[in-house]
Amino acid sequence: MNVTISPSRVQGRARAPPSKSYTHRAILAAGYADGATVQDALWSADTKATAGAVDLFGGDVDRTDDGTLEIEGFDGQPGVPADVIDCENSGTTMRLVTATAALADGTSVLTGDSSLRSRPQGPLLEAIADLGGDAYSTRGNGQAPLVVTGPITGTEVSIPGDVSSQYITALLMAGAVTEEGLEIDLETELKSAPYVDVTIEVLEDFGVEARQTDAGFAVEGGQRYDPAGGEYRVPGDFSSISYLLAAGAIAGDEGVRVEGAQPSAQGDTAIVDIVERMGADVDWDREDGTIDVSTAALEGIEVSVEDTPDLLPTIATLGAVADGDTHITDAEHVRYKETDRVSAMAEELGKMGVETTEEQDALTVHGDESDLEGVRVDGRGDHRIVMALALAGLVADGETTIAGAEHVDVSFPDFFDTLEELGATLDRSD
Ligand SMILES: O=C(O)C1=C[C@@H](OP(=O)(O)O)[C@@H](O)[C@H](O)C1
Ligand SMILES: C=C(OP(=O)(O)O)C(=O)O
Repeated sequence: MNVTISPSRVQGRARAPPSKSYTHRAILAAGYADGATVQDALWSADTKATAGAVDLFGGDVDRTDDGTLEIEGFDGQPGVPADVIDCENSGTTMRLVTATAALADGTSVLTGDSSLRSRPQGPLLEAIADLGGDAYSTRGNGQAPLVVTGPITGTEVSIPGDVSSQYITALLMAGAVTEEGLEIDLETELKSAPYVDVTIEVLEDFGVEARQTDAGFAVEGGQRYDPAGGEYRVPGDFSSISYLLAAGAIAGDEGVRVEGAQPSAQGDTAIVDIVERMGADVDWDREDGTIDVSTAALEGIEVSVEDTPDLLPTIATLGAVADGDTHITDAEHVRYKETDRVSAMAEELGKMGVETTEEQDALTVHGDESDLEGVRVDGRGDHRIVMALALAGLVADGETTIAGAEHVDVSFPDFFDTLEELGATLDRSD
């Protein structure tokens, strides 16, 4: 699908979709449990892939008419899947499920789409091998397809922290149901660290304790996943909220109110501070979970995405509209996502007339709203690139057409409906 956006102003209320990160963890945690009910789950391409994996390990994920997930778990002992696990476009699914597969008494095969089959899995495969499992990439290049044979028996492992925090999440979630637990030492500094905080928060809500140590993280074995009252509720997604706040900051003269924005462990809540630092008017009522934002003259800032890689596309678009340089630093790990998002944003914004300077771990956007021209851009098969370019289209001169716009189904399936409800003029075509 192509979406063509005409220059538009936005105003009104929009509800944040539920968090993708919390939903993945809740579905898998319910799988590790005897079962659980998950309320307000995000039902998107990525979270469906995790639900499919839980089914293949012997659980059952059933979605009721009101969107609640009724999940039967495999009670700490995943079965050997009867089919290949297709993780589609979802890095979170592949990492978390690789560690689940390492608990099964037999062999699992994992694959995904061409984007996922180009992302790094090597450090997690080595960790599983060090723990006594057998785990390899069929092409011997650390990328999927993956073949994983369990069960793991070891209790201590070391792993780099600067490729993906999802390896740590995966090992903590699986380690809780091993006999003796796991101690995970970090070989390098942890990037995307708040995502491990999200994991520890979800585990706690499922009655499982995991903790940070001097060397990394640790989890006791023999624990049972069991949420209070058998239920878990997913909070709103601050990565998705970033697009709504950015829309309000660049084109919301009368103001945009985002609902469903209660505080949680998500690092991407940093977007509230970022749009404020750039000059937008922002007011976050944490108790009500509402954020009001309206536009003002924006100015470039310096911002590190060490903890918040998924914000880079949003910040790059904000930087294109802001006056002066926006310097996005600590961004090397943002190159290992659905696309190399540092290059993708530099190149696609470049097509719209924006000047950028790319370094291995940084992106500087030389902002000036009057540079932005509506042209045809490529969403690169990456939901966050699509959404960030759509925002640029709101204030570009002329129409902006985004190819591959259907990929928003990965994390924010209603993104374009929401933008239209806020007043954006857009047209969908094949
Ligand atoms: O654990 C998670 O839910 C995620 C962790 C982050 O990945 P990395 O840890 O690989 O940076 C983030 O980019 C991804 O969208 C979701
Ligand atoms: C990188 C992302 O997700 P994943 O790693 O699960 O593919 C994302 O949602 O931006």
